[in-house]
Amino acid sequence: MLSVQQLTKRYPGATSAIISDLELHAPSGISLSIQGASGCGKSTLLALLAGFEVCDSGSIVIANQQLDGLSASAADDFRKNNLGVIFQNYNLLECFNVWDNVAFTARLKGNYSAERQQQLLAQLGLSAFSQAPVGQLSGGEQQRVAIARALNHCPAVVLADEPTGNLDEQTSDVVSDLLFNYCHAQKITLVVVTHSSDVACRARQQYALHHGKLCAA
Ligand SMILES: Nc1ncnc2c1ncn2[C@@H]1O[C@H](COP(=O)(O)OP(=O)(O)OP(=O)(O)O)[C@@H](O)[C@H]1O
Repeated sequence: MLSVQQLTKRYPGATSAIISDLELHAPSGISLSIQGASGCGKSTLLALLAGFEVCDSGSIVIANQQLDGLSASAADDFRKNNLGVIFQNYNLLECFNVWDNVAFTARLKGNYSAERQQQLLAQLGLSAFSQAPVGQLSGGEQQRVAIARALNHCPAVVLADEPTGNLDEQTSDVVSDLLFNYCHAQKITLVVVTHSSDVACRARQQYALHHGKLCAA
């Protein structure tokens, strides 16, 4: 269950709130997409859901855990155990190869399985790169590594910021199918921020963010 009530966030110095009394309620295991104009606050909303940003008011409950008001270390623990995050700029660990980047979340959570990871890399077309330093990969390949890392520890919820933003149309289709099907099969709640209507329409619930609130897209 993902439940967001009256969520409000205004950045210091900004004249108005970027997220304003936002409501979002979704059962577990469902997929949601969020579209909206550039700068309307989509990444901010994901950062609030991930506990990277602190809201000014409102409440966020994910996987039975009240997120607002958590200390930084409790938010770290929550993310480690419950969340997979696909960042817009990947946030890969440059000093590690593909295998160790993908293993990172599962090792941290304590549920690392080489067999599961091998299957995931194969599904994402990354097997041939597993020993490559991530810095030597193309943007699209790095994006797929970021997706594998977000799925590898079997999180309850995956938050994905433009997960296909750097992929060509054909690869975007393949990767979107994998992400949505994988999350559906594993009963993972998937929240995808995207500018692509092709990606957005794969989600069970489709929203647009406008003036700080979500409306049906
Ligand atoms: N840490 C921050 N401090 C102050 N302002 C910020 C911060 N992060 C984002 N903003 C501002 O908040 C607004 C929303 O940014 P955000 O990245 O959430 O938009 P977005 O909808 O994800 O945009 P895009 O589609 O271009 O990625 C922008 O005007 C941005 O400059």
